[in-house]
Amino acid sequence: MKGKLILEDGTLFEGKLFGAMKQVRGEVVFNTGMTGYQELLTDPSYVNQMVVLTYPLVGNYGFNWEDVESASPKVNALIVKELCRTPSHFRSVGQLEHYLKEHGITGIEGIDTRALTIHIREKGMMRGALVAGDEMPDQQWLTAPLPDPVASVTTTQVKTLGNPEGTRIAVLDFGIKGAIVKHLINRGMCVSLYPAQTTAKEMLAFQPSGILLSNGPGNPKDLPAAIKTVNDLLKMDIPLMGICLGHQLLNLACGGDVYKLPFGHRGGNHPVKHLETGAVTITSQNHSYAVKEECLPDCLTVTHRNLNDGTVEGIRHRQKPVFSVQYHPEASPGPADSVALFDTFQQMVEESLQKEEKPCH
Ligand SMILES: NC(=O)CC[C@H](N)C(=O)O
Repeated sequence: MKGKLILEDGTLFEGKLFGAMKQVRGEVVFNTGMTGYQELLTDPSYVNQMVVLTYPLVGNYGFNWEDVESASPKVNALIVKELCRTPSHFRSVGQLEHYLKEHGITGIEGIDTRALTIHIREKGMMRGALVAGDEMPDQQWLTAPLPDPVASVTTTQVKTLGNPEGTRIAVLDFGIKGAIVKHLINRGMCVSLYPAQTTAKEMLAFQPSGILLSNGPGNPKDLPAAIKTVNDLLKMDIPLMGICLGHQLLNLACGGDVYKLPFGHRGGNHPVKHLETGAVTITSQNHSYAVKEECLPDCLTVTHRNLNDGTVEGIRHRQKPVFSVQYHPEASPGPADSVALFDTFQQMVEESLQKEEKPCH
């Protein structure tokens, strides 16, 4: 069915709808990864967003049940140049189009994704809508506030996974990617996921040895309860790691500020420099917001920087075993150059446990 993408500024791209074929709206963002569409579609950080893939052929390796970051696609829509309907891969169980349709997700193909990406790069991220045939979206509907994104992806109840005898890690879950949980569990940890609204007191009842602040969708400033929880948790000197939204929340909880980037970072090839060692890693990224360096609180220091635009990619606390990164050490999709950050976290947790056991030294 003929359809079009209409941007908030009136720009129009014609194509063909696929999937659920319903009118949808969202923030239009682009991702430059060459593979990994399943991980992107199911990454809860994409709630409320319509994702443009700059790689021109999408769907060529079909769909499988292993490469997903959550149980269902979370994007509001998928925008591609060419959709492949003849997938070929030994793990494929079906077509991408059918998977999206089953889950009520609309897509559009035949879009000049290069022109669209250049437009977003020049004008900044903006709202868009997919409509069928000659329909036109209502401008008010297009720009009206989108639903609270974290509420739809945070766990609704406390969930404990992994080794029950393992080191206890309490995760403040804003829509955690499955790969992050896997990295913790593979290190023998006992992982408890807490709803985004949980207080520090409730989390501390679990007697965690470490805390992880997860990735998640939306603006971190819209989560005042979580900022308060992180602030309270920091008083306990428990080792803490933050990833993406978790990184932004750590910075806000310490009194810092964040701002919205013009078109965000989404892809699998963002070079990041570790300032303390000079090492450069190629990272997987997916974010709109970034830490405002000029407002960095005194208790924090910048550890990582993006070599494309100089933005802050990592921070650590000057006195406490607390650090966070803006990028995705779990990759999924993308290069695994930074997985060792999970080992750093594990080491911090173990060292702090040893200190507890020998209070006199
Ligand atoms: N992947 C994430 O955690 C994204 C964080 C936040 N929603 C942003 O867009 O910046």
